[in-house]
Amino acid sequence: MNHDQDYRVKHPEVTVLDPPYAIQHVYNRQSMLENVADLNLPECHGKVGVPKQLVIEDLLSIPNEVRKAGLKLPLVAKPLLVDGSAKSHELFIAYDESSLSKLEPPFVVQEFINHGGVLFKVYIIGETIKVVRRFSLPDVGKPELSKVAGVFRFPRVSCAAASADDANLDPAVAELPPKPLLERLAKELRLRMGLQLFNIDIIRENGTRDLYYVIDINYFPGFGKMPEYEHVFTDFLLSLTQSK
Ligand SMILES: Nc1ncnc2c1ncn2[C@@H]1O[C@H](COP(=O)(O)OP(=O)(O)OP(=O)(O)O)[C@@H](O)[C@H]1O
Ligand SMILES: [Mg+2]
Repeated sequence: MNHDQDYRVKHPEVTVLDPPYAIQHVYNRQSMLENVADLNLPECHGKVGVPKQLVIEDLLSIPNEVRKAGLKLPLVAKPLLVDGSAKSHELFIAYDESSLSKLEPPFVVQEFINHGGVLFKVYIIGETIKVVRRFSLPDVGKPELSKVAGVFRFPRVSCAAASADDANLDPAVAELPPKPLLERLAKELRLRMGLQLFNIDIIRENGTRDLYYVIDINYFPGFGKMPEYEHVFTDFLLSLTQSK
């Protein structure tokens, strides 16, 4: 019996919403995306995947491992572990493989996916989902790629990112992912991860209509930015007391 089960047996009067071992799973950027990678959803209004990625545990394996894994430039590097600190949310963009050796392992390297500078944040509270648009990193063009070298640091991108809901955007970039696709994805992830309160950052590859990538999953995010969260959250809590 693990800790969680042990606790539940000893305290049957307590509702454990999301078990700690399941939450732990999203504090690691490798295991966080594994559930998405394993999903294999039937194509329903689009395809959902994760960027090709690799964990770097020691600098010796760079740049060979990166080349061997066939990752296309530019690359995004993020600290492997997310612990809420500002440092664990630093992000780096590398324009060549060897610059990655300037970073501090362990980190994950993934392909940078051009997505028109707009990201979709999907908030999940039990069975309810809401999606909002946020500004994100701009696309990296081919000419830039051939001219620029090195690695660039971006401290906590998401804090600087404004809401893109009222912005004047290219409709092809702004269009929200189809509801059925998000509902399907959210439901599968909820069941697989065993969590009820989280959000997903999802991007659509620019120039495609229906190629989606999940790049980040956060446990208990700032729900203040979720539209109508007050109602959704109270309804969710009430439904728990009823089901008990
Ligand atoms: N593979 C990628 N391709 C393109 N852009 C990316 C990619 N990964 C991350 N980004 C950009 O970097 C931002 C931060 O990445 P990510 O959400 O993974 O980091 P984080 O530190 O966990 O952020 P958060 O503050 O949301 O927890 C994203 O919102 C997006 O703008
Ligand atoms: Mg994020």
